[in-house]
Amino acid sequence: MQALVDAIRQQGEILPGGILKVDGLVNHQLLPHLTREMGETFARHFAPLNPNKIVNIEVSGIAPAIATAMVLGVPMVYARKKKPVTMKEPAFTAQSVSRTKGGVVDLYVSSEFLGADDRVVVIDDFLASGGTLRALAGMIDVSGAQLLGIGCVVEKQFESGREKLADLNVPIHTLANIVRMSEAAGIEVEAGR
Ligand SMILES: O=P(O)(O)OC[C@H]1O[C@H](OP(=O)(O)OP(=O)(O)O)[C@H](O)[C@@H]1O
Ligand SMILES: O=c1[nH]c(=O)c2nc[nH]c2[nH]1
Repeated sequence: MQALVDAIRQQGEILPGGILKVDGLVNHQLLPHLTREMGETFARHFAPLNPNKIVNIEVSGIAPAIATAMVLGVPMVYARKKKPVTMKEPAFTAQSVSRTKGGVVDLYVSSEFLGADDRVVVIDDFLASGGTLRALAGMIDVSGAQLLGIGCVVEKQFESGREKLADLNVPIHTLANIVRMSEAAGIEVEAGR
């Protein structure tokens, strides 16, 4: 997605620990025209798989996921990181590590909104080590739903998440790919894959 690649070139910043800051377009401020194009692009890519649900993880994955769900006309369910009293049991749960806040995070999805009838596409903001998506894929598996594909806005190729998730045997589609980044060489970003 060329507009996203251009925006990352303009706004992306390298932070310690191999973190790419794109708060101006993905993780804090959202730009409607970019978010809409993300949803349209994911929807075009995954529509042939005929999903009936989009699943993601709060918080930064919600915007591209709802943009995709709106184009496809299907519900979007997001894994919550703190279990509210409203959540009906049983809930599927897993743990992941937050890359931007540190520490282990619990993920919860109620069986009220995910189950054996569901054909799921997961949409998230970042594919880095793949740990978070691995945790979510495990919950989807336990629920009996079928995982059809994964879409992520930004892939950090140098963290090899795509290779680590290969055993899931589902297509992974990303919109921008960070090939490498360093203080010396800057951010090398290309179209997603
Ligand atoms: O592939 P991984 O190494 O697991 O990294 C990707 C995950 O890291 C971020 O979550 P984080 O909790 O940092 O942020 P968020 O609250 O902004 O979604 C991002 O939203 C992905 O879910
Ligand atoms: O804002 C972010 N920048 C990153 O580099 C990253 N990696 C995983 N999750 C991330 N979130």
